[in-house]
Amino acid sequence: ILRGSEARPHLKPYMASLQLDGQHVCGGFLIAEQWVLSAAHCTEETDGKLFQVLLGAHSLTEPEPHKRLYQVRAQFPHPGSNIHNNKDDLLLLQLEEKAELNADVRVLPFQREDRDVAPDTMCEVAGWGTIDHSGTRPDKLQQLERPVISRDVCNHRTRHDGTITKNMMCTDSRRRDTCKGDSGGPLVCGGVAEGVVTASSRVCGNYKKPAIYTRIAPYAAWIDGVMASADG
Ligand SMILES: O=C(O)c1[nH]c2ccc(F)cc2c1NC(=O)[C@H]1C[C@@H]1c1ccccc1
Repeated sequence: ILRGSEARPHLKPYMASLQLDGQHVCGGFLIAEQWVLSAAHCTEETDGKLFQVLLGAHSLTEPEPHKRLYQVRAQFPHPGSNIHNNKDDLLLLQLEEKAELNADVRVLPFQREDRDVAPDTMCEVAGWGTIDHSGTRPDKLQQLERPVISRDVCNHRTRHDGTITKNMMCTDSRRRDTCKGDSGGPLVCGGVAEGVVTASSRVCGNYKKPAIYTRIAPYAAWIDGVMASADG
């Protein structure tokens, strides 16, 4: 998160850190007791290794009462996701066991009605992604409020030039923005997850390249289907 602020500890109890060998790679969030939603691109350089999921954390390194690292039983990238574009950039992770829910670990509901969030709506995003242009990584969760911009503006020739589909949405990226390592985290508008930060190697903090999110509502049936099939 570029030019955000430290989140109030544990006030975003749905936030997850997807880790490999103890290192934060991407964000994610708890959508059910045994399920975390993130971005498919985050698995690109993991050569098949499964993530571990840190829940209940504010600091990535300090001991905290409800902080716990969960093993992942299975990972389900959306079948339409690929390395060449941002399409269907979603990843479902089934935890090895149900997360223990408490004040610091909570499920975040996601939007099921497939209707665009109105432009200028203020939404919030959080993550342990880079906080400056030299790639400094924060220890504590950062947060930021950003306004939604219309798909037409986001698709302008000088912005993302027609690549933003009806399954994506954008927020203003002037100075304050999501950045590397924030991918997979939720865009929360009115207490509901409307989008997932796409894991593209987009430049951060440049108003000409707005932040891109995968809208969740169009994928509600896919999410329900995977959870139902894997839970048995
Ligand atoms: O965040 C992303 O957009 C993104 N997209 C990816 C694709 C492949 C992939 F193997 C990783 C990523 C990845 N994350 C990162 O590179 C994470 C490692 C970097 C990071 C930044 C700040 C704080 C901690 C760690």
